[in-house]
Amino acid sequence: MNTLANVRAELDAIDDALHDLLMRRADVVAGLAASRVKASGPTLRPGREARILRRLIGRHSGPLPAAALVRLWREMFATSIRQQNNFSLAYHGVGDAVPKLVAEHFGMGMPSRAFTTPSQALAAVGNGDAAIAVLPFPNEADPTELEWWPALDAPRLAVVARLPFFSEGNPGPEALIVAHGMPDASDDDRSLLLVEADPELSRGAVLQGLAEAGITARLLIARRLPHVSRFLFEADGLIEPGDGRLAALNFINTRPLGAYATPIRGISA
Ligand SMILES: O=C(O)C(=O)C[C@]1(C(=O)O)C=C[C@@H](O)C=C1
Repeated sequence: MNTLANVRAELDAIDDALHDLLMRRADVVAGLAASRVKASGPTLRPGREARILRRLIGRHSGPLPAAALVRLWREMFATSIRQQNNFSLAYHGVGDAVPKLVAEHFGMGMPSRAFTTPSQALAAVGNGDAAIAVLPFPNEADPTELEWWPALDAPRLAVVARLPFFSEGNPGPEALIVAHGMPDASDDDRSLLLVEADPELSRGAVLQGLAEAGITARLLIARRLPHVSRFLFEADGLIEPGDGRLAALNFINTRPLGAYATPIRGISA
């Protein structure tokens, strides 16, 4: 009979099974940390996390909302990152959008420190005080002193992830994670490219130059500086520093700034 006691007994059995699996997962992560197989690379692997979440969302069904599935796995990723070393993050943001994204992405327990400027947060990563910096997604309306992306020198400091990775509707304010080294490919990635070009060159001509080199890109920001036009593009695919396609370009300066797994948007499950 389907009494409350029976249903609760079934839930208890499921909780025990889930708990066993969570403990087993943590054991595997502990083995990963101890075996030093990741000794040479960063702890945070957003490309791997994206592959896991895309795979799980692809097989998902039933009444559990996809957003809840992602939240549960986010908590597990954050926990296994903290299991592997003394991970901490620096962030900058005006208002509460960035701290909210940090809490959603890394859970409540991640050591994090707020900085009043993006360059201070980047300096914390540069000098090893923090593993990553979380900074607002570049916006055309940003004042020059808060424009942080031209200072990136990938792969030393590179964009590695875009937050939120998953959103059902309009994601609202977004953020980028900056870390040491380019991210792992996730099979569906986008890159950020900084282009400085002769101010005589139109945006269309710059886009055409990129297209002729085999780079499909969308313009995010255009800035007119005294002697150059500076553009920020989002390009399809993973473009690393040294990518052969960049050699074909003859702008004043073209620099990949990092990449991120293409976020999941507008799913309803
Ligand atoms: O695969 C790894 O490199 C891990 O550290 C494991 C793991 C996970 O818990 O699945 C944790 C953190 C990384 O960002 C990606 C994945």
